[in-house]
Amino acid sequence: MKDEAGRIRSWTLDPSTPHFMPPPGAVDAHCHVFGPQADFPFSPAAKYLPQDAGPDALFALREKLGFSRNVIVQASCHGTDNRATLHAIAVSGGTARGVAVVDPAIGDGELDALHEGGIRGVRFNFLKRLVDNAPKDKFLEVAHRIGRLGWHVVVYFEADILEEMLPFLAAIPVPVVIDHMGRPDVAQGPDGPDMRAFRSLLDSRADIWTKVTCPDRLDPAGPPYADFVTSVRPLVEAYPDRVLWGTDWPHPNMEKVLPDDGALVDVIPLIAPTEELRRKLLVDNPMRLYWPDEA
Ligand SMILES: O=C(O)c1cc(C(=O)O)oc(=O)c1
Repeated sequence: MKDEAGRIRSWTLDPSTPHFMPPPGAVDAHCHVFGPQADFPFSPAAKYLPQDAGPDALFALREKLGFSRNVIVQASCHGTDNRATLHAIAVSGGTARGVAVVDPAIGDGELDALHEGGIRGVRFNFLKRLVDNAPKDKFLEVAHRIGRLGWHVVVYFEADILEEMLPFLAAIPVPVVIDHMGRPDVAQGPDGPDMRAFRSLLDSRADIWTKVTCPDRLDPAGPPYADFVTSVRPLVEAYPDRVLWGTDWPHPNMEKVLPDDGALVDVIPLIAPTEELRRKLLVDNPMRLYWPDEA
């Protein structure tokens, strides 16, 4: 949906109330903010120009969905200017933390300031439709410099480059979180080539985590996202201590079929069928990674 200024809205203004109620203290561990543009302009290199989706709307949605905390991941439209993300964290009253995107030339003092502002990781984005370049050597230098802060790395790539990503991922000296499971083709099922390759990545070291997110991106059939559920539930059951869940609100680039956040929350009990799995997915795991001081 585009307004007169050509700015896209990729989220619904009227999500349903989910049937599933998250456990107390649940964390939406993958979401973003856009702007507001008047205060935090988008990057000149942004590949999409969204309408404002600031912290007020994010925290109102969180309330409606029954979550307690957010992990705000710097969206590509803001480039390496993390001010919108930091602002949202600052006004959250301690209920949000974040993942930044940084210029590899960033100084140690600036990294310290990001930590002070609630950042706990950096994101490396390899999607050509989102970023112009992804310099692995520079990213590795950054990865080596964030260990002292106790941070991790979040990596976003698609299944077709998983193989070529392996040496890079193996060389990262801090924990690694893979966004949206590296976007497998969920129509292949849990034993298809994409999921098998992804599992062997998870098996390659004990500190690779993943976000079991984005049925809306990965399963075009829509709710109740049967292929997504069939493929992802065995992953949650096999790696219960290394999975995270998030809405992905405001769903960058999903303007054609606006995802219903309530329907996304209702996928949770289908991929995490026991109370224990849900507590790990929604509370224990994200707390360990983002609020280790409280976990
Ligand atoms: O697939 C996407 O379009 C997308 C984009 C962004 C971003 O622009 O940062 O983040 C995501 O998690 C997913």
